[in-house]
Amino acid sequence: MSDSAPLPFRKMHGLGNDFIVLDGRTDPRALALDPARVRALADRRAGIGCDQLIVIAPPRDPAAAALMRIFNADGSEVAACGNATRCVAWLLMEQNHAPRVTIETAAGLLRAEARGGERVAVDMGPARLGWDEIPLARPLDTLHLPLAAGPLADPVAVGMGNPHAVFFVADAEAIDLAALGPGLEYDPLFPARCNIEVAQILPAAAPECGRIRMRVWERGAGITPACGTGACATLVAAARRGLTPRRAELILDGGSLEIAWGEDGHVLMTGPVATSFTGAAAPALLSA
Ligand SMILES: N[C@H](CCC[C@H](N)C(=O)O)C(=O)O
Repeated sequence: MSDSAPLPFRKMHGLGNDFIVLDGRTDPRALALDPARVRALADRRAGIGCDQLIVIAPPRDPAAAALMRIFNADGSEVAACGNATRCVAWLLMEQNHAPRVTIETAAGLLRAEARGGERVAVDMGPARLGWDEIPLARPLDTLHLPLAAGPLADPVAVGMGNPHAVFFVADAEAIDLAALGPGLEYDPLFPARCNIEVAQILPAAAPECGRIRMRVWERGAGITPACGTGACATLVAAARRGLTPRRAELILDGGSLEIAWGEDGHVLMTGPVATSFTGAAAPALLSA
């Protein structure tokens, strides 16, 4: 692919959490994006616009169909993105005419299965509960962090390959995430910054399945309509606190995800995927 050719992309989303998906297996330019170029492509005015930019690359692990690299809109590369994992899994299963696929990420191998009707289930791997796995800046009880901001206090820290702090509140809609998110994301307690969730326990749908309303301030992206790893972290936090069973419907701004925390410690996430459009980025965007 010549450097002067437009860069093909697919725009996808999971419950409105949107992604530019590039395929580095067909266009090596996608394998060489630096933070400035990611920011230029992610820019919703001068670029294409997205919460995260996803690059599909040849796998390093022979057990995987592809390697998925994840970049936040601020250009930071991170190890996990639940909504994008469903989208990339759907794409690979379509391309391979297969009902399941394994995707390699910096957080490990993730196994996905088609659930019909453009829904995908992903084993997001084990919830990380140790302070150093989140990571936190010092040894702490991850079930009760000594952290507060405005009406928020006493979060639970959970790692899903990326860091999450989950605050339980009486009314999730009443929390001013735009005001509180940045300070919490950059709190010194989080050496790698943190994704911030506010969660409200709702009346359960059934004794074995809870319902949680969750909103999110994402590390490197701000408020997004949904966060798959955040939904996983929130369910684990609620179950650890005894607020819900180990399975729940997570109700996000953009819609619902089904999350279950298995006895093996792995978290299973099931939800929709969608393609908005395909296009080609002007070469100028690659030389931002
Ligand atoms: N902002 C996250 C990455 C994207 C996570 C989210 N979009 C998801 O669906 O899990 C982080 O910096 O760890």
